[in-house]
Formats: sequence, structure tokens, C-alpha cells
Amino acid sequence: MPLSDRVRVKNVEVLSDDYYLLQKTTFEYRRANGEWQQQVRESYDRGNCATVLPYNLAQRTVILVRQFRYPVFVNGYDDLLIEAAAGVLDGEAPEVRIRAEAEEETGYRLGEIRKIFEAFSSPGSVTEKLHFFVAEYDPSMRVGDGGGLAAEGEDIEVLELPIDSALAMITDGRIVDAKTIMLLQYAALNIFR
Ligand SMILES: Nc1nc2c(ncn2[C@@H]2O[C@H](COP(=O)(O)OP(=O)(O)O[C@H]3O[C@H](CO)[C@@H](O)[C@H](O)[C@@H]3O)[C@@H](O)[C@H]2O)c(=O)[nH]1
Ligand SMILES: [Mg+2]
Repeated sequence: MPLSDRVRVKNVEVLSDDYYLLQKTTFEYRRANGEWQQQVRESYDRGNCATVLPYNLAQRTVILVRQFRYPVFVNGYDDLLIEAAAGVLDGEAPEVRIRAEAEEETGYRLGEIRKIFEAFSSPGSVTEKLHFFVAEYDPSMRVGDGGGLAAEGEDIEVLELPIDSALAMITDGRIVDAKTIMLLQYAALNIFR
């Protein structure tokens, strides 16, 4: 049975439609035992996103970025967040979007890019699906300083780190962003073996 036959949407209330969209939906869900049960769930729609880990095999390095994240700050993390470059798709194809975003945020114009997987980042409340990429880079691909768009409030620092240091930073808590941990662990398992 397709899942759409197990869900009957009864009402959708828009709680906030400002920069992104927050909705409260009342629906009935058909449980495994066949009974219909009413539920209410909020969902936050900020679109889908793409992220990339640029890596250099000879140097054993990766490129990450570091920036202020208000939701992280308000949840008690007292430092800038170290992340892989990432951006909202805004209706574009993930590979097209991530190339532009990588150049904007890191200053590197990447060549071949490989899709490795997709994942929902916070499925209980946020609709977002993330598209994950890796790309080999070399120093000649650096065409600018990166840093993001100051007019949009972005103030991004570019980091080139040895993969072993980046992995150690997951263990000691200096890297705490989920998509970044996933990319670094992918690289450790499949690229820097
Ligand atoms: N005015 C306003 N602007 C916003 C708001 N939220 C985001 N923006 C603007 O929208 C830009 C979005 O930047 P992107 O680089 O496209 O996206 P991102 O925030 O880096 O998203 C990535 O990182 C997130 C945090 O890990 C991920 O949640 C997301 O999946 C994605 O990977 C921000 O820089 C900021 O200028 C808001 O509530 N109000
Ligand atoms: Mg970004």
C-alpha cells in the first residue's frame, strides 16, 4: 500500500510564512493494526539543501568553513560553527547549486563533483533533505577568498585542515555539525584509506 493511502490530511494551518514556512497539520494516520489515529504535527519548510566536502588526496586535507549560527548559539554553543560548505537549493539542481555555493563560501571553483548520498537532516520537524557531494580540489582551483555574501549577513572563514585533524575535532567536540561529521566519516571510510 502506498503511504499516501495511510495518510488523510484534515487541515493545514500556516503558523508563520516569513523567510521560511512553518505549518501545523492535522491528519489521520493508519496505524500498522489498521486503526486510523488523528495526529497534529508542525513542520518547518526551509527547502532542500546541498553540501560538499572538497578533499585533496596528496595533501590529505579538506576544506571547511566557519561561521556564526544563531540557532546553535541560542542552544548554548559558545563558538562559531565549523561546517562543510552548504546552501539552500532555491529551485536549482543540487549539483549546480553546490558548485556556486562552494565558490561563494570557500573561494574554490571545483571540477568533478561526486554525489555520495541524500539524507533528511531532522525528520521529526524539518522537511529538509540534504544532497551530499565530495570533490577533489587542488590549490590552482582557488579563484577567490570565499567568505559568502556580506549583504546577506554571511561572514565566513575558510579552513584547510588535515583530514586527521578534522576527524580528531569530531572526537573532542570542536566539530559538532551533523552534515559535516557525515562527510568527514565518509571521507575517512572511502577516500583517505
Ligand atoms: N533575513 C533572513 N535571512 C535568512 C534567514 N535564514 C537564512 N537567511 C539567509 O539565507 C542564507 C542561506 O544561506 P545558504 O548558504 O543558502 O544556506 P545555509 O544556511 O548555509 O544552509 C545550510 O546549512 C544549514 C546549517 O547546517 C543546514 O540546515 C542547511 O541544510 C544547509 O546545509 C543565509 O546566509 C542568510 O543570509 C532568516 O530567517 N531571515
Ligand atoms: Mg551556507
